[in-house]
Amino acid sequence: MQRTPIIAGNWKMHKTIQEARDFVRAVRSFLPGGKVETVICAPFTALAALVEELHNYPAAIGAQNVHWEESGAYTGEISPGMLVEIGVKYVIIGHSERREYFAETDETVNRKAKAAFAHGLLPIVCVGENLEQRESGKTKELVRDQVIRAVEGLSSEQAKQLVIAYEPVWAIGTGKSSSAEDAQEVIAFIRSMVEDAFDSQVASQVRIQYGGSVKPDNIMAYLEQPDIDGALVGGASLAPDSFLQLVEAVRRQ
Ligand SMILES: O=C[C@H](O)COP(=O)(O)O
Repeated sequence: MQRTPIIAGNWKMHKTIQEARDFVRAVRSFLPGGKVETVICAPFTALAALVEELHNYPAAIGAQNVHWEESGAYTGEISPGMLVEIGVKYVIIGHSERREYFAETDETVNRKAKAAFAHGLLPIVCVGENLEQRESGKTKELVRDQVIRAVEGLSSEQAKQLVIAYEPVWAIGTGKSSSAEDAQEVIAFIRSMVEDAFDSQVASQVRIQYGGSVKPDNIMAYLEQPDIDGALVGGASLAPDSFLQLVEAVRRQ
C-alpha cells in the first residue's frame, strides 16, 4: 500500500495574522502537489486568513486543538464545526505540550478524535514518551496505551484516515532528535498496535509521522525508513526557507 507522505508544520503559539500571510505568500508557489501532502497547523486566529491565502494551492490548514462538543458553555474552546466552517482540514490532538500544560488525557484525546471525524476533520494524534519513561524502558508500553486509547471507538474507515505523530517528548524543541532507527522501531510498533486494534488493511494505510527536532539536514534519514510517512515539525516550520526544504525533501523521497 502506497501511503502519501505528509509534512505538517506546527507553528504552536507563533505568528500573527500578517506574519502568517507573509509566510504563505513566500512559499505557496513552490509547494508541490500529488506526491506529498503539506499541512500548516497555525494558531486559531490565523486559520481563516491561511485558508484564503492557500485557496487553489496544494496545502491544507490544520488547527492545534479542538473541543469535542459542538457548542455549549465551554469558555475559550473551539468546536469541530467551527473549524470546518472556515475550511480547516486537519487538527492536532494530544500534543505533548497540551498533555503537559493543559491537562489533556488519553480520554480527552479519544473524545476529540471521535468528534473531529464526526465533523469531517482529520486528526493528527500525537503520542510519545518523556525522558524518564524512555530511560526506564517504558516507551513501548506508554505509546501502546496512548495509541490504543486514542483509537477506541473509531471505525476502520476513520482509522485509515488517521495520522499519528510519534513525538518523543525529550526530542521536542531540544535539538536532540531520536535516531531514525529508533523512531522506525517505535513507529513500526505503533503500526502493529493499529493492526491489533483494527486489521492489516487499516495498519497499512494509516500514516505515521515522526516529530522532534526535525530539520532540513536530518529529515532524509527518517523518510528512508519504511514505516515513517513524513514529519510533524515545530521550529523548522517557522521560516519559509527551511519549511520549503523540508517539503522538497519529502517530495524527492
Ligand atoms: O509538533 C511539533 C513538535 O512539537 C516538534 O517540535 P520541534 O520540531 O520544534 O522539535
